[in-house]
Amino acid sequence: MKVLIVGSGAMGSLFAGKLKQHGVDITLLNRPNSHIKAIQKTGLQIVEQDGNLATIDLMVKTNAADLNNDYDLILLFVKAFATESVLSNVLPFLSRTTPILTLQNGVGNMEKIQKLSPSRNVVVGGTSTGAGIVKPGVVEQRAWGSTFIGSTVPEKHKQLLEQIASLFSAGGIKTHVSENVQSVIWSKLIVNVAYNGLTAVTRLTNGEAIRTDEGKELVAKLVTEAVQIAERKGILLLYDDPINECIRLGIEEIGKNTSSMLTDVLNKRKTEVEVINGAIVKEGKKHNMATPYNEMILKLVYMIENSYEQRL
Ligand SMILES: NC(=O)C1=CN([C@@H]2O[C@H](COP(=O)(O)OP(=O)(O)OC[C@H]3O[C@@H](n4cnc5c(N)ncnc54)[C@H](OP(=O)(O)O)[C@@H]3O)[C@@H](O)[C@H]2O)C=CC1
Ligand SMILES: CC(C)(CO)C(=O)C(=O)O
Repeated sequence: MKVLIVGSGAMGSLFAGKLKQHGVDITLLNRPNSHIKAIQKTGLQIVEQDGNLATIDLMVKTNAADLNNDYDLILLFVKAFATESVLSNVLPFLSRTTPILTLQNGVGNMEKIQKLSPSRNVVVGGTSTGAGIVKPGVVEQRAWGSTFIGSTVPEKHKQLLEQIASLFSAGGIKTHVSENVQSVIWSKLIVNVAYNGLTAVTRLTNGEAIRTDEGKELVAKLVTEAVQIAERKGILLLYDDPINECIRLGIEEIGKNTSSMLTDVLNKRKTEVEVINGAIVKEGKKHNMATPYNEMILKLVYMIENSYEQRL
């Protein structure tokens, strides 16, 4: 399978490196930056769970016009707010039949892609594998949770979904196919609702955020609001006890991670809070349900995003 990864930050690089190590033909695409330059010069380095470093040579492009037109899959790993601008530059250079897989966090990713390219096959996933860029060219895997993928037309995409799941699983990214795409999206959303905003505000790793009773209590409140909305929308989650599942993940699988939202805050960047905690607040308003904890996190993260230069 030939895979083009659009967005070569922490996650794009990690997936590229792991898949390439298992023989997948990978091309990375990103606008030029110091991380990309370092990968082009000396290869990508992945810091493994045991601290060992693996170096992987990768094909990296910074201009969509230089891409080949024969990819079997496009994997999208830009931030949710960048989807439209990035894809509208890239898609004109690619075949209209190449499917896209988004593993971006938040809600609305599938809809944005479908709007830009209505005839294309789009599949969606949520991953609790996580990573951070340590320095240009070096990515550290810091979360080892599962990846779930699905489609609005699961029968039509059965073969594609199974092919992706077996390719990723062989590359060390445990991936499962779900029949219900909304379950996939909301089950992952709830994990992000639990950790991303809370850690962006407190500047703690996921594991540290739930070390205290106060942290666990806030996770429970944030998750409860999201679960009530999922129930109102008739969305079945992939786990029976969402609060315990989020705490379990924080202890066993994603505790070491600096959440992607905290990373954005540390880098003084725009965050995805609007499509994570903001999605709960928006849905709450629609269904006349109060979401005070998510609303508080949303406003705090907006305050942080809008005052990077004023911080003491
Ligand atoms: N990090 C994690 O642990 C996890 C992240 N995710 C999700 O995966 C997705 C990617 O996250 P992650 O890899 O951490 O993010 P990064 O910020 O590390 O990577 C995003 C990449 O997109 C590039 N990019 C290209 N064009 C644009 C543009 N117009 N605006 C913004 N970025 C652009 C960025 O380039 P440049 O740096 O030059 O801006 C960067 O290389 C997100 O949706 C995130 O929520 C999901 C699970 C875990
Ligand atoms: C890995 C996980 C679930 C939590 O860190 C995540 O999705 C993120 O950081 O955005």
